[in-house]
Amino acid sequence: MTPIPSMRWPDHLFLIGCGNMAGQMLSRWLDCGLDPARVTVLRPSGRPVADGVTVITDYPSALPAGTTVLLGMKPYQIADVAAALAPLCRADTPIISILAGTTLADLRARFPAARDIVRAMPNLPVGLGEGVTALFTDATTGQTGKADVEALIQPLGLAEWIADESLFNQVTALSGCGPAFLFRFADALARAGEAIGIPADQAARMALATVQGSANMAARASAHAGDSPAILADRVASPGGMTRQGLNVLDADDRLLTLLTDTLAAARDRGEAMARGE
Ligand SMILES: NC(=O)c1ccc[n+]([C@@H]2O[C@H](COP(=O)([O-])OP(=O)(O)OC[C@H]3O[C@@H](n4cnc5c(N)ncnc54)[C@H](OP(=O)(O)O)[C@@H]3O)[C@@H](O)[C@H]2O)c1
Ligand code: PRO
Repeated sequence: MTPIPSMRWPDHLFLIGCGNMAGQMLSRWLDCGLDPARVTVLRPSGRPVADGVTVITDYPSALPAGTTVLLGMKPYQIADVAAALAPLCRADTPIISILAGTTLADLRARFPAARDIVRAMPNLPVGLGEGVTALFTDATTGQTGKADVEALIQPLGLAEWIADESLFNQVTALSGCGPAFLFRFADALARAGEAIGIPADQAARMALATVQGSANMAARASAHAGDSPAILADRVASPGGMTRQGLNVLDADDRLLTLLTDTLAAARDRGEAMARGE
């Protein structure tokens, strides 16, 4: 991977937790040229992360100057983490939280000294630089703080600032959880192929390649010609042909739309419950 020369990295990055999600973010940053010597990861297991990255299992007595903190552990661990971490944070310690269902007000209450606090909701393809990250902050965070976080998020893929935090659980449902819904769709497409007689391994290969090619095509069509996925679906469907018959099943009574709306609503509701501490 060629480093992106214009990248602006924090002087130091301190990750609290480095599992599935924060691990993908860090992997992409390292691929894009972040010096591993500038990174410290705190994880209870002490498992190595990447060559040159310092891994610790307990909090240091102080943070190096210019440290940006990324909260990447599970949301329910915030009380314990904040009790140990907040005394180390100063006004000029930016904090980025990827914790689902943890509000900015909650973060501000737990890290009262920090000025720049940003909620970020990435998704797993950030590891490829093809992710989506929703961002939210408030007026207390300075413009420079916002710009620094945006610069850090930029190599991960699409970054979208959300104006209204009350929509954060909705965007988390769409793009944060979205890869799981797409993976489920790809799996169901393969199993449906098997159900109508295609050998299982062949159906799995063909379903995955169909999802991959179609997603790439949809992205290009949108960027180059402004053609939406809905238009592309109609382009596959010859009048009176096979695809139309299949689409009629998905479209009947808005079946697929209703299913996905219910899916996103359930994920959103869980985020709201988590914010209430449930
Ligand atoms: N997974 C996703 O797609 C996704 C997407 C967006 C946001 N998120 C958010 O990302 C966060 C992490 O999710 P995940 O899926 O990456 O979970 P995960 O794979 O289980 O990773 C959790 C990490 O937290 C560490 N950890 C455990 N206890 C800790 C403690 N007491 N103090 C500090 N670190 C601790 C773990 O350490 P060890 O490595 O040593 O076990 C691990 O590195 C969650 O807040 C979630 O809401 C996840
Ligand atoms: N994974 C996290 C969860 O399931 C948040 C978005 C994706 O809670």
